Amino acid sequence: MAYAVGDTIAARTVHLDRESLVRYAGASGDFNPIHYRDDIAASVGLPGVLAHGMLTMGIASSVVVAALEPGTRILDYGVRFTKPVVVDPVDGADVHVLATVGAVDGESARIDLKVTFDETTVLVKAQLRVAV
Ligand SMILES: CC(=O)OP(=O)(O)O
Repeated sequence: MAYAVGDTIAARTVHLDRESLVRYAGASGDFNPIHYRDDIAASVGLPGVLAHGMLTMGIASSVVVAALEPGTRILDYGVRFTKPVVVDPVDGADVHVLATVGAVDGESARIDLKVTFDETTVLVKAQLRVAV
């Protein structure tokens, strides 16, 4: 796969609902109730039930991986969490992921991820590096 700076690798919206969070809790073992109980989330001052940070991070990388050639080696992946994804009990939450090529050298390409929810960036410095 050829990478050129500025190319869009993937753009996708992933919908989360409370079932997504319960399933992720089971898969990850993170049963912190702020991820599925509104009363507990409110009692600790949160604006609502939050998606697990690692779920958001995983969603973002999975959007990129799905667009890469099979067998592409991922060299590293990192993000900084800035805002939570609040999952409404009725409407859920839409997480938008836009992945573009940020830099290319002889050995790797850096893919920059813009990850937003409710028009707010939820991950910054979200970068995934792949072998070229
Ligand atoms: C947002 C949040 O609290 O995520 P985690 O429990 O994964 O740290």
